[in-house]
Amino acid sequence: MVLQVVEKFVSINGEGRRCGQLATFIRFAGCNLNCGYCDTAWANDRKVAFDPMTAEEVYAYIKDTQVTNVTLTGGEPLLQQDIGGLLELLSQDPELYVEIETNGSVLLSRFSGLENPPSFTMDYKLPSSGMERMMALDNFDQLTEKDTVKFVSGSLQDLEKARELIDRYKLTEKTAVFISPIFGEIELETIVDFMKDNQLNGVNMQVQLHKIIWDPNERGV
Ligand SMILES: C[S@@+](CC[C@H](N)C(=O)[O-])C[C@H]1O[C@@H](n2cnc3c(N)ncnc32)[C@H](O)[C@@H]1O
Ligand SMILES: Nc1nc2[nH]cc(C(=O)O)c2c(=O)[nH]1
Ligand code: SF4
Ligand SMILES: [Mg+2]
Repeated sequence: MVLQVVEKFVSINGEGRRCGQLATFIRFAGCNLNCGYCDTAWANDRKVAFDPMTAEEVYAYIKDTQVTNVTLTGGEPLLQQDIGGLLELLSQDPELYVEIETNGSVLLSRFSGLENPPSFTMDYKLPSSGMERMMALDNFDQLTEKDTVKFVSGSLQDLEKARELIDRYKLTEKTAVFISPIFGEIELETIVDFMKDNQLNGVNMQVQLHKIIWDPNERGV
């Protein structure tokens, strides 16, 4: 079984729990959603060129970088046929810290059998994405303190929905919670003001660091 890899590189992680730390990125082809703001829509093109790699080859590349944080992303990584095999292999290496970015539509319970699961970053797609109807709400019950839920927001309506879900599912009590702007779409101050007005304790606001360091459209960074 192969994995469809569209790019692989080392950079600093620009998002999430290990923001600012070196990480090896593996980006996979294809996605089942079509978010209006997607910054990697090119990876979802049916005709995108990819490297067919086995789980063993991906693991060998990761070890070769000598970087211990790993971020699996895409596209939607959990739709790759052999993603289970890759997660299994990576989980056997105690030196690695593995994060996987997922779009909220794939049932995380499928991966609950893993002995040493990765850290899941589940992105809940808010109204601005146009994809909210695809969200699997059961996923909120699967998240643990190792994981993250992320709300990428572009409007007050998005922020209001994020707040409602944080409250209803008591998200800050079970997992890390991040709110990030759709890049360039919303005043950063608006997010902070919203957090203050709604006493969003325990929530992290985060701006994609790599889009500040490099051109926001640059690939491989
Ligand atoms: C490209 S997605 C790939 C992983 C998975 N498909 C997902 O949506 O989580 C990686 C992350 O980038 C975020 N993202 C995509 N476009 C963005 C944009 N224009 N501004 C801010 N974040 C964005 C997504 O919301 C997601 O959290
Ligand atoms: N530097 C950098 N950090 C990232 N963190 C998550 C990314 C992603 O595209 O999922 C990403 C990315 O594309 N680049
Ligand atoms: S789910 Fe992720 S990769 Fe797919 S369209 Fe949305 S942001 Fe892009
Ligand atoms: Mg990205």
